[in-house]
Amino acid sequence: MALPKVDFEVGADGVAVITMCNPPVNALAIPIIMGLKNRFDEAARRNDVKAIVLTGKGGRFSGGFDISVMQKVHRTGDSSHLPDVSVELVVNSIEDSKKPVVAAVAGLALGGGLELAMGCHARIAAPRAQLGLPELTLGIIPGFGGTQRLPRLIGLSKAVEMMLTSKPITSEEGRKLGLIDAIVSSEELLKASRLWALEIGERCKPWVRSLHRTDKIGSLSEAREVLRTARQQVKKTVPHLPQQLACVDVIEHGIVHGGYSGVLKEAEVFKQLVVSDTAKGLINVFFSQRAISKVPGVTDIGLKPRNVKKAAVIGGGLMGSGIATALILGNIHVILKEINPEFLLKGIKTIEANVNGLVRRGKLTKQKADAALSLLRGVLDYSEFKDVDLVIEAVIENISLKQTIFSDLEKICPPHCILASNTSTIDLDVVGKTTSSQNRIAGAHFFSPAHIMPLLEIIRTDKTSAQVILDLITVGKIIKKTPVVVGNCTGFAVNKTFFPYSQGAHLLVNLGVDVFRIDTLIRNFGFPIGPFQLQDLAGYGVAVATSKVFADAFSDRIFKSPLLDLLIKSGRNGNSVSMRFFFFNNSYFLCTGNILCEYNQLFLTLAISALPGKNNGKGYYIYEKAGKPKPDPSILPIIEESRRLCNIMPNGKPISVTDQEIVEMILFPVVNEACRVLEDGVVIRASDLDIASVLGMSFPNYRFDFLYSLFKIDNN
Ligand SMILES: C[C@H](O)CC(=O)SCCNC(=O)CCNC(=O)[C@H](O)C(C)(C)COP(=O)(O)OP(=O)(O)OC[C@H]1O[C@@H](n2cnc3c(N)ncnc32)[C@H](O)[C@@H]1OP(=O)(O)O
Repeated sequence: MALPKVDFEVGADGVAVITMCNPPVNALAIPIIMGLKNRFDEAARRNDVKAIVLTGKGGRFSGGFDISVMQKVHRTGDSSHLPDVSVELVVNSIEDSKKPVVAAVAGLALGGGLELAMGCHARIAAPRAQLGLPELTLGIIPGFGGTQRLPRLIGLSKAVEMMLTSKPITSEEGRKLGLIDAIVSSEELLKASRLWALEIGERCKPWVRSLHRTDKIGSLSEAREVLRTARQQVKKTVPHLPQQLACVDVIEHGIVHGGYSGVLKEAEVFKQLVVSDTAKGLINVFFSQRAISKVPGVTDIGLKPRNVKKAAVIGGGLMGSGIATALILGNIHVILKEINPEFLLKGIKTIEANVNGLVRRGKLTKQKADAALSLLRGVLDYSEFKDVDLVIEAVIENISLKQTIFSDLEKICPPHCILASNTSTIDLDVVGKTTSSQNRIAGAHFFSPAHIMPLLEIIRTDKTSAQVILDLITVGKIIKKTPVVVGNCTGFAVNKTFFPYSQGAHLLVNLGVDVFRIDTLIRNFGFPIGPFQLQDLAGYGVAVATSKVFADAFSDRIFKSPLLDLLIKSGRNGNSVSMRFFFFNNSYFLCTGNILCEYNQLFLTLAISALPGKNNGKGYYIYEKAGKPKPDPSILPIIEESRRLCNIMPNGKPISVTDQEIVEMILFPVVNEACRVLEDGVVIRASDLDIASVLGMSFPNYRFDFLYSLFKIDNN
């Protein structure tokens, strides 16, 4: 691999083009930062240079500061690895340069990349480039002046929004907001940027030092109002994330004390946050997420993914219709098979509702929705299975039914076709037992709602071929999932790791700890809801069924609580049918960094649709149409009865435990089980389980500090 370098070329027009070369995203590694400093100094010195253009090689400006440098700081504990870019490079060499500097931006300018561009005197962009400051998703704040320059270029409200949500904008939006001075085609980008730089020098175009601007900030009282609202929003939605409030504080500092003072403050806070536990956790998640699709023996042996053009989904229930929705949204033709016209119609209607729901929420255009739906065909037999490349079976968890289906599929589908099951519990060797196609049988375990939840567990048996796994990983990425390859066992990676989660909670309750205290503490830890509210939303029938599966498989480590049976006997069975499928896969919504709010929204929508009704609406909580669920006091005698039957309270008295101990008693067994999952080789590496837990179980991605401090783990 080529070493990172910065190219320098002076044209006959007197423009020096400085090019960052560090594929694939021109990350600002230390040699790039040092190279930039040297090249800007050289351009300043040379008499034949009249103006400067800064650009990135390979059609991408820069993906920002090299995140692995921060990982090195975490590993070594030595913050001196962090270079002084903000003042030395961006202010002194770029913004205060005596020669005009123009950024020629193509592809993407993110984080430190955009911050370099904002230090330039103008920015010319190619169409559809991505511009953003996503640092908060890494537990840090922008550290090369972004908190100061972005508000000065595009106005405070929009800048605060872009930083707090970490969402990028396109160059077209950037042009409207004033971040980008002109958009030209990719082919014209360098030529137009050179000309622009020369024109600045000739005073035909404005020479703007963005840090000196104040015109877009508004008055101090207006600014304070914007920041007050932002703080309120942060406290409401992401109270656990220190970088959010720190970012608002640093912006305010610059507004009150001036941009340069803001830059200094920003650098100071940036360095503090880099070594925070939150940043350690989130930066680990960044690299883990990228490692996940590198599967030894699959992605490194020169295989090429085959094209999956047509897929079949068997079963049009909630899972099947969700999977079919995800496939058609990924532009894959789908035939949906059901056993009778009534079920088929219901499945198709669910898929239509899924797709139309995305349109309603502004996630999909009507045109794209129509195009996706045109790829769907409902069938009642196997006659159209002759040319399918992939089948995903999503029928009920019944072994003999699945065995019959796979035997039929083996006879009907072409020999290259992948035969996958969405089972969440049944051993795939058992599913494929009656076939001789075990090399093409795998698990494709989606998390409900399958068209929204990002995790896809791909289950590989001892016999599944590497090609089949590679193809499933590829399909997973096409349909915008994060595929994680796991081994074949009860519960696979996520459900196996988390089965002790609700058991710990039940043990505590039977030892005398209050149900609602437990839920609150787990929420405060960072999970979206506590274990008892989760059980309500799932419906107790599901909890009982899954407990039985795990009790059979792991009888040496099961706590049997009488509470659920008592609740059912007393006429309660949880709150919701509509939420039940959520729990069935142990997942309810994603709670990661910048997408937190979006998924909170999803959760609220589903929770509201889960009002008392079909499942009987009685649980630990009272659910009303509006507002938060309220603890139901009438549950207390049933809990007392459970404690009496269980009889594990020492001397018949409730135990006394601290908040910390409660959280630990629920999560430590999960960590133990995670160790077993690792030891048994169910996942290839620990970081795969981190990601699967975040995406599948909503483990708060910024709380891996909990695990690191627990085991004194080096997170690398
Ligand atoms: C001081 C400053 O304010 C602080 C900062 O700038 S912090 C950095 C801010 N920038 C970011 O957060 C952007 C992070 N990167 C991304 O979001 C995405 O990689 C991207 C949108 C740039 C490209 O996405 P995509 O094309 O799908 O490629 P993706 O697989 O993610 O990345 C390609 C490779 O580049 C690496 N990479 C991407 N951005 C990187 C970065 N900023 N630092 C180090 N490596 C980076 C990835 O780890 C991956 O490496 P691998 O091939 O060895 O696994």
